[in-house]
Amino acid sequence: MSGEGLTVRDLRVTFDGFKAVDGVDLDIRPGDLRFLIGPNGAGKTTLVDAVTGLVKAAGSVRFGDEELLGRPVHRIARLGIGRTFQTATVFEELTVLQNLDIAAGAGRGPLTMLRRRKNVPEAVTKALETTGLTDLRDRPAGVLAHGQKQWLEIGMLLVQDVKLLLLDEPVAGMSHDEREATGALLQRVSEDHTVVVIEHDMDFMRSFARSVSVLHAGQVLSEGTVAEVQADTKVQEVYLGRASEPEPTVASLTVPEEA
Ligand SMILES: Nc1ncnc2c1ncn2[C@@H]1O[C@H](COP(=O)(O)OP(=O)(O)OP(=O)(O)O)[C@@H](O)[C@H]1O
Repeated sequence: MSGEGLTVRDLRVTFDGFKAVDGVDLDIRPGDLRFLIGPNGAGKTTLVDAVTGLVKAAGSVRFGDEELLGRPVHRIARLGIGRTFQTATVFEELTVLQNLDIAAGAGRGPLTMLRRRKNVPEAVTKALETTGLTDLRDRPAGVLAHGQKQWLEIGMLLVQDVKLLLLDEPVAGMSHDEREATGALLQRVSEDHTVVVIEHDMDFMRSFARSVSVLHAGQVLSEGTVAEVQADTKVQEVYLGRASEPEPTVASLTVPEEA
């Protein structure tokens, strides 16, 4: 895929003297499906907050030719950078279609958007198809299953024509089937978008990551393919604290309990 990649150089975020992100470099090429993993407190969410303008940071974050650091949140969003949070933020009283419509905006007034629509914009139809929510378009978002709400939120980014999606633990709390469906969705989305996923679920990461960055104590500990980071003794030490023992199997790489 052509388009903009994300280039992070010497990114630093400090909270009262504590270095939450401490000199991170990342090169995420267009069309990547990059997983950011690492133990609790590694700095993953803070890194995404810095990219999206939610926290002050030093260093450089470039999206294509544009420097993001120092820009307000809405200007960064306008460049085509969208994110989700750990808890889905959809309008529960409104239907799936209305949620997508509002996200798409398209200069319509609130009353027009709340009325049942005859002509659904192409971007909304496409987002319904991509997310598998076409049959649920007239249901209130509040009755959707947990996984479906996350997919709706991804759909709401797609209709805004984002180029880079930053997703914070998109499969947290999902069933096995929902996780599989989400992985397939992310693979579809990454065919023409760049996708960065913060994740704790190692099985999910192994199944769907195209590339992985492991963060630890605010720094990049390891980077590469799933196989490369799993074979990295530094990663094994951080996750298991016993790199000197017999090599752990791929399946035994698990993350510490959530705080
Ligand atoms: N607003 C803040 N003020 C002070 N410290 C913060 C703030 N936000 C995050 N931190 C600290 O920065 C460190 C990194 O936090 P962050 O949430 O980025 O980690 P994470 O890798 O996303 O962890 P998790 O996987 O648990 O979500 C933690 O020690 C956290 O307590």
